[in-house]
Amino acid sequence: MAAKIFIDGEHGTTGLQIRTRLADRRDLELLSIPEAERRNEKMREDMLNSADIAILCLPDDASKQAYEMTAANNNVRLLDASTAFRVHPDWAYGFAEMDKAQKAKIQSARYVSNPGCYPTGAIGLIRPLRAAGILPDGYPVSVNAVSGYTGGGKQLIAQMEDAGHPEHLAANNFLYGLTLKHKHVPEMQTHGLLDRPPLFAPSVGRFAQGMIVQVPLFLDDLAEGTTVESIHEALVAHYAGQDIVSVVPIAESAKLPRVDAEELVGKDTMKLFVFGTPGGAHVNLVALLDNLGKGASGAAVQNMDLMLSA
Ligand SMILES: NC(=O)C1=CN([C@@H]2O[C@H](COP(=O)(O)OP(=O)(O)OC[C@H]3O[C@@H](n4cnc5c(N)ncnc54)[C@H](OP(=O)(O)O)[C@@H]3O)[C@@H](O)[C@H]2O)C=CC1
Ligand SMILES: CC(=O)N[C@@H](CCC(=O)OP(=O)(O)O)C(=O)O
Repeated sequence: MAAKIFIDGEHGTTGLQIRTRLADRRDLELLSIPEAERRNEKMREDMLNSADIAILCLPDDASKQAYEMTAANNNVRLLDASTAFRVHPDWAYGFAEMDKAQKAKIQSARYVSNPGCYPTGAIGLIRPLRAAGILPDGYPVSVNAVSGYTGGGKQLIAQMEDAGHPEHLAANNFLYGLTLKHKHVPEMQTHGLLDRPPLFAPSVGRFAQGMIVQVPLFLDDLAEGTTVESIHEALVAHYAGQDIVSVVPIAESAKLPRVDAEELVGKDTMKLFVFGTPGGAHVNLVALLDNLGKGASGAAVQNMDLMLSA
């Protein structure tokens, strides 16, 4: 029997991209409510409780409401794209490649939290180095990033694209999160296995989709003997045996004059780079992804498939 899937928030940015990815799936029955009724609580509650898996593509408060609406119904499993449950101990974190045990946790979980787009890049770079003992306790990690403007959902899309919007943004590239209290810092710390919160500096560019996340490190302050090459080897070993996260060969990245934030648009994969000069003092770790691919909707479909494969 086809699994019943309801996307709560299916008319938003993340929801629409999930729906597009599922449109041709004959193994699924997509439950839906008309766009005009998207905030009709009774209809949402009925649909949520009719689903085998409900994918929540909503603001945090509405996700928490959907959780309450389904709490008494053991037949429905939730996959939440919001920030609401990303460090909650009862929820599996939906980043299957982050360690060897994570895939099985997602497969068997009733509740799965889809990672944030920036944390997918940051954790993808940091966690393997913490696990390998390369990044020591107390290291002051910084994460710098640029995102396509769809990362801010319908509101930011309208502000960037509609010149008549009362809060139109004319800037082609801007920094934000200037108080350094971005909502993604807790999940970067928890799932990055960091003992200190990272300093996170995000920005947005005038392109719809795509993302670069950078973690620059001082080699002298890492575990003794760490080199650009040994960091690369640790990442290659960590990501062996799967095809979603790839580590660009060091000889290839050494020849690159630049990294294009839009290179992976439309793809659900992520590329990691290790930049630096052999014998130099620094290394710059870079993750490249589509904020709506591995950063949101692509990851959600991957997680849904894992949940269905249990
Ligand atoms: N965009 C991205 O790159 C990423 C987004 N996310 C997260 O995914 C979630 C969805 O984001 P995104 O798709 O970008 O946001 P959008 O604003 O584009 O879409 C959200 C959708 O949810 C609907 N909605 C809002 N409040 C309610 C409510 N109380 N009840 C029912 N429906 C409601 C909105 O309807 P209305 O039009 O009426 O407001 C809209 O259709 C958020 O938590 C976001 O932080 C996660 C990773 C990346
Ligand atoms: C460009 C932009 O505005 N990005 C969003 C994060 C996008 C995202 O990952 O949303 P979640 O936090 O729900 O995962 C922001 O910085 O708030």
